[in-house]
Formats: sequence, C-alpha cells, structure tokens
Amino acid sequence: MATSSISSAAKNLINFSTRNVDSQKKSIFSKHLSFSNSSISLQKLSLFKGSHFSRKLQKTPISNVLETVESKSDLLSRTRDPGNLVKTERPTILVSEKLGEAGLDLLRTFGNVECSYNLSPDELCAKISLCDALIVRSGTKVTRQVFEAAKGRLKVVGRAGVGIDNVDLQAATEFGCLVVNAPTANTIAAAEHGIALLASMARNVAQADASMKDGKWQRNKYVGVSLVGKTLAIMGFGKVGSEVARRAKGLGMHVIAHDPYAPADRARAIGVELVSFDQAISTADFISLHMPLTPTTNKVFNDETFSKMKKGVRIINVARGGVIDEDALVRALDNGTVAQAALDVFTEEPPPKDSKLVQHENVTVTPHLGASTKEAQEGVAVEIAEAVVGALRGELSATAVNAPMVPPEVLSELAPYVSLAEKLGRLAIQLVAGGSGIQSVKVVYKSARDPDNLDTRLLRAMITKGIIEPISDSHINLVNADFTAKQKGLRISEERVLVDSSSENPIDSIQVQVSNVESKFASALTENGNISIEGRVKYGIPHLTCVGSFGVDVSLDGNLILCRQVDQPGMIGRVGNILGERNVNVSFMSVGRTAKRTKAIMAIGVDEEPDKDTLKKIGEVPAVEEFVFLEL
Ligand SMILES: NC(=O)c1ccc[n+]([C@@H]2O[C@H](COP(=O)([O-])OP(=O)(O)OC[C@H]3O[C@@H](n4cnc5c(N)ncnc54)[C@H](O)[C@@H]3O)[C@@H](O)[C@H]2O)c1
Ligand SMILES: O=C(O)[C@H](O)COP(=O)(O)O
Repeated sequence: MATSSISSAAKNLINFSTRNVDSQKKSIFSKHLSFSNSSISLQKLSLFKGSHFSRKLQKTPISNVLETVESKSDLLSRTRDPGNLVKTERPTILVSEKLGEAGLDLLRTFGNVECSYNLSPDELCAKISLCDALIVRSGTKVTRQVFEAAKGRLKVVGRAGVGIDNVDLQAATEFGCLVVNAPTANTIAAAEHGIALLASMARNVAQADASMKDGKWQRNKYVGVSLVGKTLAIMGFGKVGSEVARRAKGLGMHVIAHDPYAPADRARAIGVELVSFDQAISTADFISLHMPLTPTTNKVFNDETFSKMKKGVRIINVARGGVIDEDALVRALDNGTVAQAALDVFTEEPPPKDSKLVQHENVTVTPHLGASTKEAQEGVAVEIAEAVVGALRGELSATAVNAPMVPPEVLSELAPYVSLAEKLGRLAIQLVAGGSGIQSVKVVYKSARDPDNLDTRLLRAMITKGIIEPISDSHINLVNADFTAKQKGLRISEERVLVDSSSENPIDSIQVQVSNVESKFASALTENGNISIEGRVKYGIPHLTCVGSFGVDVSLDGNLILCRQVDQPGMIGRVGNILGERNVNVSFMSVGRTAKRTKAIMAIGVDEEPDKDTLKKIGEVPAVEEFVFLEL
C-alpha cells in the first residue's frame, strides 16, 4: 500500500515503537507508539484468523506476538527497550501530586513508589529517566520535554482524575507511553462542589464570612436569593451534570439542560427537560457548566451569549475555565447582566494574583477543589493505581486515553477502512440536528468474507471515535471505544451482510445509520427516519457512496458540501461558479438522483472551507432546496 493512502486516522492506530525505525518507514508508522506488553490474546484479535501467522500465534499474549511481529518485520528492527518492565524486577513509580493512601498502598505492593510533590519542570525532567510510571493530578504539566527526558523508560502516565489537558498526549504516544485516567471516581465530588458553590453564592456565604472576620456585622448587605422554584440550566448533561441535576431537583429547583448529544430519555428519567442552548441560557436564573473544553466549547460563554441571558443570572463553573471568556464575564458582572458567579476552574491555574475576576466582589472562587474530597481522592487513587499497575503488567486498560497496539499486518489491510469508518462517524454526527439526542447507531458491513475472519472492533472503534470526539474531550481508541460509548449512553450495534464477491477486499461497504434523530440535511434520512450514509474504499481511498436514498460518489478528502436540488441542467456549473469565484477549490463532485428531473443530491468535495457568504449564495440558487457543509 502506498504511504500516502494511509490516512492520519489510520496512523493513529499504527502504534508501534518507531524509535529506531528508519526515516522512510517512520513516515508510515510515525507519531504513534505503542504499549508493548498487552496480554490480549490473538483469539480476540481474530483479524489474523486463517492466516499462517494466526495459526502460529493463536492464544499467544500480545507481548509475544509483538516479539514475533517485530522479528518478522524489518520495519521494527529496534532492539527491545532496556527498560522493558517484563525484565525489570520492581518498577519505579513517581507520584508527583498528593494521592490517597489506599492507592499508594496498592502501588507499593507492585513497585518502588517515590512521592515527590511540587517538583519544578526541571526537577521532574531530572527524575523521570529513572521512572517506569508517573502519577499526576491536574497540577503537573507532563510536557514533551518530560517524555524526551524519560529516554524511553517511562511506560505509563496515570492521571488521577478526569481531565488530561495537562498531559501532552501526542508526545506520550510518540514516545510509546500509555496514558490512563480515572474518569468516574470524582464525579460525585465535582457535583457536590457544584451544589456547594450554588448555595453559598446564592446566600453570600464566602463574602459574609470574610466581612465578619474583618470585624463587621452586615446583615442588610448580604441578603441572598432563594433556590426553590428557580430555573437551573445544566450545560453539559454528562456524568457530573446529571448528578448536579438530581441534587438541584431535591432543592426544589426547576432543572433544564442543554446537551446536544445526551439521550433525552436519560434526562426525562430524572425529570429534566433537554432544551436548545439559547433556550437554556435565556430562561435560566442559574446556569451550571459541565461540558468539556473542546474547540466548540472554548469561550462559548462570551459577550454575545451573556447578552442573551436573563438579567441578574448566576453562573457556576466546575468544568474547565476555558469555556468562559473571562474578560467578557467581568464585563457582564460589571454591567449587572450576571449578578454573581461561582468558579472552581480558571483559564490559567492558578490565575494571576491581580485577576479582576477573582477579585470581583460578586464572584466566589475556589482553587479547583471539585475533586477534592477524602472519598473522591481515595477512589481516584485506587482507580488510577489499578490502571497503572495493570498497564505495567501489560494488560489492556479500559481507561487508556491514547492508542493501544495494532499489528501492522492488520493495519495495512484495514487502514483505508479505518479511515473510512472514522470519516463516516464524523459525517453522521454532523448531520444530526442540534437538540436531537443521539442514542443508537447501527453499522452495516457488507463483505464477502466469513464473519469469523473479519474483526470489526477496530472499525467500530473508529466510527465511535468519529461520532464522539467532535462533541467531547474523550479520546477514543481500540481499548476505550466501547467503554466510552456505553458511558455516554450511545448504543452501537453491528450487522454483517454477506455479499457475493470475488474481491480480495475485506469489506465491500460500510453503512452508518443513526436512529430516531432529526437531521440538518433532511435528504440524509431514509424512509424509516434514520440518518443513513454509506461509504466504500476505492483504489485505497475512502469514498462516500450513499446519502439517505441518494447514490453519490465522492472521495472523502478535505471537506464536503451536500446540496439537494431540483434535478435540472446547469446546476453543477452554477454552484461550481460560486465556489470558483471565491477561490474555493473543488476536489470532487458527484450528482446522485432517485429519478430523472426530480430531486438530486450534489456532493462536492472542497479543499478550503467556504465562508458564510459563499454558503449563503449557494443556498440562494433557486433550485437548491437544502444544503449542509461538513468537515472531515
Ligand atoms: N472541577 C473539578 O475538579 C472537576 C472534577 C470532575 C470533572 N471536571 C470537569 O467537568 C467536566 C464534565 O465532566 P464529566 O465527567 O461530567 O464529563 P462527561 O463526558 O461525562 O460529560 C460531558 C457532557 O458534555 C456534553 N457536551 C459536549 N459538548 C457539549 C456542548 N457543546 N454543549 C453542551 N454539552 C456538551 C457531552 O455530550 C457530555 O454529556 C469536564 O470538563 C471535566 O474535566 C471538573
Ligand atoms: O479533571 C478532573 O478530574 C478534575 O478537574 C480534578 O482535578 P484534580 O485531580 O487536579 O483535582
């Protein structure tokens, strides 16, 4: 297979250590390195089934498989890492931030544990080459320099908590270091802290306390507001958001939530109505933030969105500081749009000492204490200790956040399908209209291969990745895809359809159906109301071949405009001209229709993202009935 046909998505799953691989080979197996001692058996990796390779290697632990793969492959001619833990008696585990005793005890049964808190970046770099594992919370920046300084010995970084924004995941993967986290043990603590901030803000607890300690008795100044009967909008109805909702209902609040991807029935089950972003922020008396920090949510609370809020609204943030434009929040507090804010998280932590936001009299602050209860820290410590010990033993971890190992033979065959799968997932989620909760996805693989010889876990993982990553800060890989989908209430079912084909290709086509949702592009819906898209690999390149009931043929490279129009002459020219006049390069174009001169779909691949005005112009072409721009 040509190097160029291995997409970045596939590269994400090519995860071999390439430290000593020559440069041309590195361009194929670049960037993503492995965790090399996984004990998953080849029985599970039935992608190998039937081959000479598989017969020889069945039931062999992956560590041995990899030895064999490595010895077979001149791509992987590196010598084994002298720090390989299989050969090391007791690994060294550096804990750089306070961790619960139960977790430390567990670690001590397995390795030599060194607790060194408050290390400077230089001190951390100096120590790290002597360590096999590092355990951090949000205060330690695990940068590329740390991985470089580790000189290949560091095997696993454990994040004792949810957010992994302080770990350079790309660098970790490049240096062959597994990153694991503890995503569930601090959920309740974060939710309780959200409620604590809500109540103390409403009753000016922090301000009144400071005033009394200053010798004052200001009963009139600190008259608060009641919670009962007030509307609370939960922004991000995930693990923490839904727990905050439950508790707020107990306080007699009317709770609504905005989360474009949360299942409506989960919300209904606890008496919460899912609403649009604008409806949530314009009707709420209190707004509590629980969405992840992603490119979409970065500074989503800004001058424009504050201006849509009810005057005198109160805001709580225990998610991530970056979802708020902090300067805009200061302005909104100054002009009274926002009456009060209670913040546990900040764009920069710790925030500058002279931060206007922190100093503002209507703001209650805590220094990122959401997860800081004894119980949560014990839970997180045990959760992370188990994950780190498991990783050091070579077991696959359900909370791994960077890529596990995939044998190259499997990858070279599946690489274009892996890329197709991720792109179909990304397209499918972008076709879902905001506000529709997505619950179940069905994937149909058409293949001439015996189902026993086709392991679709990798493809399912990539479809899951395509669906979840644009809407969350979760990092999906082969290990954690099913776990993450389940946690998010997303059911992914698969169907294999055996087709009659003499082709050597493992798969004929992949179809992704999203059930019971509204679509931004009605033509993507089939008669039974599901969004349906289908793709194939042609000449090693993923193609979109069907949208709803319309056949198309467009290579999935760059971005895509889908346009439904009345089927009539001149449409390609008209839309092509609009794009050409604005210097948007068309890479591919295809028209599909159900019958002559009725309706047609035009699928246009574009190299550049058209601006709003260009898209508006396309929408204004009289025969165009609907269109959508999709990023791949
Ligand atoms: N302050 C703390 O100490 C502390 C503790 C735990 C978690 N957190 C943070 O809280 C946040 C939530 O954590 P979680 O464990 O509940 O995560 P989660 O993944 O379970 O929930 C996040 C939810 O946000 C939704 N979402 C994604 N994009 C959205 C958007 N644009 N608008 C609205 N909703 C959107 C997702 O669909 C998901 O349901 C994370 O940022 C996490 O890092 C902070
Ligand atoms: O992401 C998390 O888990 C929370 O923000 C907690 O961070 P901490 O472990 O630094 O308290």
